[in-house]
Amino acid sequence: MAEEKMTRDEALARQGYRHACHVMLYGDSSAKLFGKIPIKHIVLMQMRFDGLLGFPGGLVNPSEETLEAGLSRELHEEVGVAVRVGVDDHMSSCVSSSCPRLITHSYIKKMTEAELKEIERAAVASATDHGLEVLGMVRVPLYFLKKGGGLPYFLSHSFISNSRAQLLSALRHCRLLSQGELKEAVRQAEQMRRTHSYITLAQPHQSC
Ligand SMILES: O=c1[nH]cnc2c1ncn2[C@H]1C[C@H](O)[C@@H](COP(=O)(O)OP(=O)(O)O)O1
Repeated sequence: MAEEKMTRDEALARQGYRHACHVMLYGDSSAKLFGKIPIKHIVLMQMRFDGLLGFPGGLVNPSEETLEAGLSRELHEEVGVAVRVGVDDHMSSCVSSSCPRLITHSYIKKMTEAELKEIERAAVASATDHGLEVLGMVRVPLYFLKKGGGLPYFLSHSFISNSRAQLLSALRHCRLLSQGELKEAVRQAEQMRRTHSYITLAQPHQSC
């Protein structure tokens, strides 16, 4: 189902909607998998308490705080260090097609490899949500291995709300992969999902 996109201001003017803000933290990497396959970029997502993949962030009440202040607060609880997200980091807002009366706001923030590694350490060592609402940070494999390994396998997992679409559009927006690579990864992932009869993204999730 197509999602209804809008600007940040249009989203804030909507009455009767909840607002969820999530951020893709990412950066360049010089590491090589098995010493030969370039990782190129680190992109962080997380395994949530419900077993679904999603981005760090959460619900924000705009009558109490700005979207970005709320997102920064949620981030601190989930990754254990202060990461300031601003209006300039906003990428898109849309009505979620899988969670009723929810507007999801997507942010992207580029960081250094050292900062991202520190976040991964702090998420385990000092984040209050670790082992509770968040089971762990995960890196998105952006490469392709034989028989669907890498990004296609990753995309065939189950994602909360529209986080899979947010991931794909952020990867496109930041030019971390080409349009052709993204199309091919999605094609292979859909083939795997059909084969394994995974749950469909169109079904509302209980956690909405
Ligand atoms: O990564 C995400 N992208 C888009 N929507 C998301 C994402 N993660 C969750 N959601 C939706 C579905 C959830 O019910 C709401 C609230 O998110 P959550 O992170 O669970 O927020 P709280 O910790 O409950 O504040 O947003």
